[in-house]
Amino acid sequence: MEVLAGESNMVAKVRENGVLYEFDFSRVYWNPRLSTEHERIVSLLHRGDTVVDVFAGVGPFAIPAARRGCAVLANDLNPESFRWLQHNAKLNKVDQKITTSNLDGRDFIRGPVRERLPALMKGSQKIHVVMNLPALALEFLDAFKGLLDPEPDQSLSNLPQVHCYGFSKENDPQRDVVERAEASLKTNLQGQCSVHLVRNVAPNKEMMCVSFTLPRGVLYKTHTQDRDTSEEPCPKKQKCEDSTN
Ligand SMILES: C[S@@+](CC[C@H](N)C(=O)[O-])C[C@H]1O[C@@H](n2cnc3c(N)ncnc32)[C@H](O)[C@@H]1O
Repeated sequence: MEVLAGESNMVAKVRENGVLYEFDFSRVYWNPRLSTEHERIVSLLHRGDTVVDVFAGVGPFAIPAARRGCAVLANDLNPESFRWLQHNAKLNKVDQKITTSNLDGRDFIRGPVRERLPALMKGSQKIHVVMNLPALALEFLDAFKGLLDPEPDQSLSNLPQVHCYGFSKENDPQRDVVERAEASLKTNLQGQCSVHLVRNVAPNKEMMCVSFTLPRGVLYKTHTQDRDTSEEPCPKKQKCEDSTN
């Protein structure tokens, strides 16, 4: 991005769905075409829920969620996004509701999220995990595999609801993103997830959101995961191999 004339200042003030954000346009991600999607996810939240935003940017899910009375864990790897996320939390007077991290998404899930999840899952308020990095987020789902040690009372657990974004250029984008989520999680999601078309990004390229409850068998370590499972084929591979037989 280049300033053609005038002062070389890319700091913008933007209002989306009634919330004010400030950020340096040249250093962070911002897409006004996502306002409806931000609103859709925020409309699913209730006071007291927890939101885990793995790729938070400058806060368009995290800040409205906190304003709605949710506790938020928000992360972004880009130090500039992280700085503006913290700035926007203060600007909107919700910094007490948001805990920020500046980590790679996988480290965030395996660090701060893993630490907080067992206590949150003992409660009854919903836990929503938002993963908006559509080029890669489906691949990050593997970070949830065997994240927690099994607990004796795990049947009572309140399992997190994941909203994971992906681009697709396939003829059946819905099926494509579900299969890619299944391949990362090494589990079957058929009949256990919903898929939302977010927007058409380019001719033959869709942005999709797959939502599902994180399966218990994915989240908890099993005896087989303690052994070497590197030879196990993923469900997608298995399907491909089956179809060639
Ligand atoms: C598509 S933007 C989404 C930002 C915001 N959630 C939104 O909806 O507008 C993806 C964000 O992920 C961040 N990011 C990219 N790679 C990452 C990684 N490996 N770990 C954590 N954050 C990452 C980028 O800095 C960017 O802010």
